[in-house]
Amino acid sequence: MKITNATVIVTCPGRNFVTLKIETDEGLTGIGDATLNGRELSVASYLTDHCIPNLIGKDAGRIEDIWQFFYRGCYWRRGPVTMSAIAAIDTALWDIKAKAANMPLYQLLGGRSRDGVMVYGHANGTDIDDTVEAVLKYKEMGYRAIRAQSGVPGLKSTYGVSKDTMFYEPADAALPSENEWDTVKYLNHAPKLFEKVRDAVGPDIHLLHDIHHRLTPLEAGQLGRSLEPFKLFWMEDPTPAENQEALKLIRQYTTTPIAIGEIFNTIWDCKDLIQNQLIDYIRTTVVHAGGITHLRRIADLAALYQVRTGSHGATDLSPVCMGAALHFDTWVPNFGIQEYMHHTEETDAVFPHDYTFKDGFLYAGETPGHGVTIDEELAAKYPYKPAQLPVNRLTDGTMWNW
Ligand SMILES: O=C(O)[C@@H](O)[C@@H](O)[C@H](O)[C@H](O)CO
Ligand SMILES: [Mg+2]
Repeated sequence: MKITNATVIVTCPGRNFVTLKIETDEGLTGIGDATLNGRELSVASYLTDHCIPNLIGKDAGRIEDIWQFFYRGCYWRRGPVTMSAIAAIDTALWDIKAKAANMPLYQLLGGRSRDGVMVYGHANGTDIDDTVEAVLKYKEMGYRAIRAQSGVPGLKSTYGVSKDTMFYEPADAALPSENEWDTVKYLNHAPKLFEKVRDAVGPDIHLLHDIHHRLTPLEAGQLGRSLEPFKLFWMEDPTPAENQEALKLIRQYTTTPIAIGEIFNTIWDCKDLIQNQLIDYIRTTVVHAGGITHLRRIADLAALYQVRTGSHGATDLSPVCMGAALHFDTWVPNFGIQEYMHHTEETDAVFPHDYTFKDGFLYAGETPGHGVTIDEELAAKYPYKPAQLPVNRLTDGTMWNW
């Protein structure tokens, strides 16, 4: 089965998405998500100008060989743009192969390891009471796992708090909006938030929290220890993970589980954290970590060290990524949890899909492939709209981690 054509579709149904569509001489097509929030056009160009000319004429069934061609062949290996482009190609080819085999993708990966995929939602609020109310709303919706993020008293903005409690889109302006940060205020506030949230939801709901790269290792150790009474499912991105040694310091101070990896894009980024058991969940995703082919390798390495998957699933990862991720999550033996932020109705209309949500679990469909398509006519009605992620400064103006 030869690849006869490949096109990049950029659409903006409320936010920008980049989708690669691959066509074959047997009439089968496949799609893959290539969205990199705030840098969408870089991946679109990488695919159009550097990958697609190399795809035409290749055997669509040679998924591994094509992955190796684009990984080794680009010379400048790794990085979010390269690996998101490779991910889109890989996902589209797995979609085609599953369609050719006339089976849902999870069957091709090795069959079900579970019926449903436990997901967590994003509850957020401007203050503690607001956030508790949002968490209870998610509990009523049937979620078993809920992430809680709230405004910090004294700070006019912070990560994870949106105007709309159901949807969260951080890329809110053509040029970066500025958030502000004060670690002392945050460290005083976070334990009070989780004391109230845990008290409100009871002991059986999994609670998660995203620190979003903002603490030093020692501060992260302090925070983890202060949250231990509230038994979090995980604290996420406690400190920038370029310095992976730093996690050893955090581990000395706290048993609060740690999740890292949504900004990682190859197994090389994850290796030391996994092998030294410095994390409990690896957050790598289909769209940013080289697709299904590479994510399987990361999950298999993690399984050796009892590290479980906890893939990123924010709204800036398209339903195409979510669909492929669900088939992966349905198969992967060391599954932990899947992030799931509802897309808007506008987005869902552009990306019809067969996955369903019920009582805190997502269920991959039985359609051959990953079960997601793109309505190209509708997609064309939403032209690209420049948008970038915010930046973050300490209250004295120092540039900080967003
Ligand atoms: O865990 C998460 O969902 C966050 O870290 C994301 O919302 C992240 O900020 C965005 O995906 C960035 O585009
Ligand atoms: Mg995160």
